[in-house]
Amino acid sequence: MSEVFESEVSTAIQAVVAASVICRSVQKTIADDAMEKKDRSPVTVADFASQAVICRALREVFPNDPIVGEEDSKELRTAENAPFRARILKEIQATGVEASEKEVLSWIDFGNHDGSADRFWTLDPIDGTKGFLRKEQFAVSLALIVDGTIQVAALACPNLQTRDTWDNAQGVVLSAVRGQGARMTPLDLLDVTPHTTQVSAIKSPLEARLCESVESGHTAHGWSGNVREQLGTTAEAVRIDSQAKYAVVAQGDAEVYLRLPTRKDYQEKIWDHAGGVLVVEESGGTVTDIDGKPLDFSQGSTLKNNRGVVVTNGLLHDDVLKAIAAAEE
Ligand SMILES: Nc1ncnc2c1ncn2[C@@H]1O[C@H](COP(=O)(O)O)[C@@H](O)[C@H]1OP(=O)(O)O
Ligand SMILES: [Mg+2]
Ligand SMILES: [Mg+2]
Ligand SMILES: [Mg+2]
Repeated sequence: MSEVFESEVSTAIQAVVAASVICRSVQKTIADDAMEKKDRSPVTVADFASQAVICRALREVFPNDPIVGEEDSKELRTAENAPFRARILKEIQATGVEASEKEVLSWIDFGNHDGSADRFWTLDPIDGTKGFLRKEQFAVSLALIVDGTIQVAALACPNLQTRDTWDNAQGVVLSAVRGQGARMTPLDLLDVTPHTTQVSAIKSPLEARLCESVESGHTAHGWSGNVREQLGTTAEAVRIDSQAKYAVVAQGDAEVYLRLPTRKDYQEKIWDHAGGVLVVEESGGTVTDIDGKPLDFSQGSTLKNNRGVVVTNGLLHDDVLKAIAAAEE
């Protein structure tokens, strides 16, 4: 019998939706306005605000659950970043949440756990920050991991318009509990009856539709081109930022999402995958690394036992793994 996790999934959905409202409002007004992190990747006012409100919401309901979040407040606390801090506070207050700057910084740092606990949440407050800055796709991804297994996921894709989207509403939230299937609702109409998501039934490699990262630093585009050649599919891979790619596979608009390593030393972060992985698995799909091994979420904040990520509708998984091996550059 799978556990129910009713309160976990409803709290997670509400939290990612509340964060998405902030992210959307910032995305509309933001110029090319990001802080640079130590690894030179960008982080915006919205990444921090999103992490703050989600960690606060989780803490309220599950005070003992650690959170492994992408961001922390260290650089934010410097004198030169005072204007940035003030803007984060303003965005949070604009949604009706009463807060002080000190509280917001402490909420962000609820997300500082290293993932060594038996039960913890992992959070990417904005996945695909580069897409967010380009005013394209991004996601807010939250998952609960218990004894190394992802049990609950909530994945908001505020700019994703799916085949299935109600009245052309833009933005969806997908959620899943292990053993209970995956569901999708429009971000702005949470009261409607959710749709059950289901991966595509396509079996022929010739018909496979692929998606991959926009950024050539995040996935090997040349290698995936060779994979498509091996499979015999002529369609170009669709480039999408963030875990929105998992959402696209989960609801059957693509059969394959490839993340092929560009360098040997990069370890995938758990928050870049956990939410999306459960949503795809509960929609009937399969996720492994490029060697066909299951992703190992029991190793702290990274997937250090895995190389790359391969997401399919399940039916095409073996064909895709073979093509990746045959096409390795
Ligand atoms: N070399 C890399 N290989 C794979 N993923 C990467 C690499 N560098 C950064 N990332 C991560 O890819 C994610 C975005 O994925 P996508 O390109 O599919 O939108 C980001 O969370 C980013 O992490 P970070 O935010 O720490 O920079
Ligand atoms: Mg990310
Ligand atoms: Mg992020
Ligand atoms: Mg980032």
